[in-house]
Amino acid sequence: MSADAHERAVITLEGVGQTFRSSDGSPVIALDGVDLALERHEFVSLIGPSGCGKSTILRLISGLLLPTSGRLSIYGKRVTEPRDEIGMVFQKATLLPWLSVADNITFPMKHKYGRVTAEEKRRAGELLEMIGLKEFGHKRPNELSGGMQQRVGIARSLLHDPDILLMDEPFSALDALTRDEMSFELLRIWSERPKTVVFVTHSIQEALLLSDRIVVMSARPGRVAEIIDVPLARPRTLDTLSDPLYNQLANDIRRKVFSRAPLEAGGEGVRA
Ligand SMILES: Nc1ncnc2c1ncn2[C@@H]1O[C@H](COP(=O)(O)OP(=O)(O)OP(=O)(O)O)[C@@H](O)[C@H]1O
Repeated sequence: MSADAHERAVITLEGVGQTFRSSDGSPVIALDGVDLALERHEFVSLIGPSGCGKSTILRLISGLLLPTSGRLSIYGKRVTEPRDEIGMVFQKATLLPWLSVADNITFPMKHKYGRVTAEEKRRAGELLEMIGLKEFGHKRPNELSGGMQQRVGIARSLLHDPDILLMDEPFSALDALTRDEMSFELLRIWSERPKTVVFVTHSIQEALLLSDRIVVMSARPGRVAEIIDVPLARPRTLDTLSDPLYNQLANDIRRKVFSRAPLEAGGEGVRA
């Protein structure tokens, strides 16, 4: 990234390292010297072998974890504590079964401030409509399919229209068809409400379909091995999936990932 682009960056990691202590007290170097700069409203995927520190990067950006070395800044300001204005979506929506779908969307506000404002309720209704679940606001989570629940999780993360959205394998628990559908849904939401998205996935295809850039990480200690620009035109549609360029890029990335992380060295966990 040029010096210019570095200045425009929303999220900047400079020489970021993260060392944990394992239960026997030995150090676990999860990340080592990670440099990364993400521009405003860019969609970036992190891909790499299991345990290379992808989730750790998300936790660092959210401020839930502070780096043991290096510097992480958002809008030029060093991150020193958890940030409210970041949306997070996980592999499982973890909805509260006793609350209605609408109340699940507003729950973080209820939990934090003890009340939900009329404006937040209105926003929740709007989000339900946006994710195609307008009629489901009064239902309980167990009345929804896995894909629908995951949509609710996304809506919950968008309640305060965060400028940054961190997504940790949000579709990995879904079947292949629902997964594709959710990817298109996410692209639609992202185009309607642009945000800087950092998306962790094990799927090269998913990363290609969604991203502007793909960050390929190396096996532990996690480092940025390569950053790949995705030259596929937007909007991305079903046609993108049959575009020869899409398949060629998938093959190129697969080769890169597996040449860096052959299976015996921890390359498991990255899927075509
Ligand atoms: N709290 C912790 N204490 C000790 N080690 C940890 C802790 N959190 C993460 N680690 C270790 O740091 C490394 C990176 O973990 P992380 O979850 O970020 O990897 P990942 O790339 O997201 O993995 P996966 O693709 O399997 O989800 C792993 O070796 C993990 O065991």
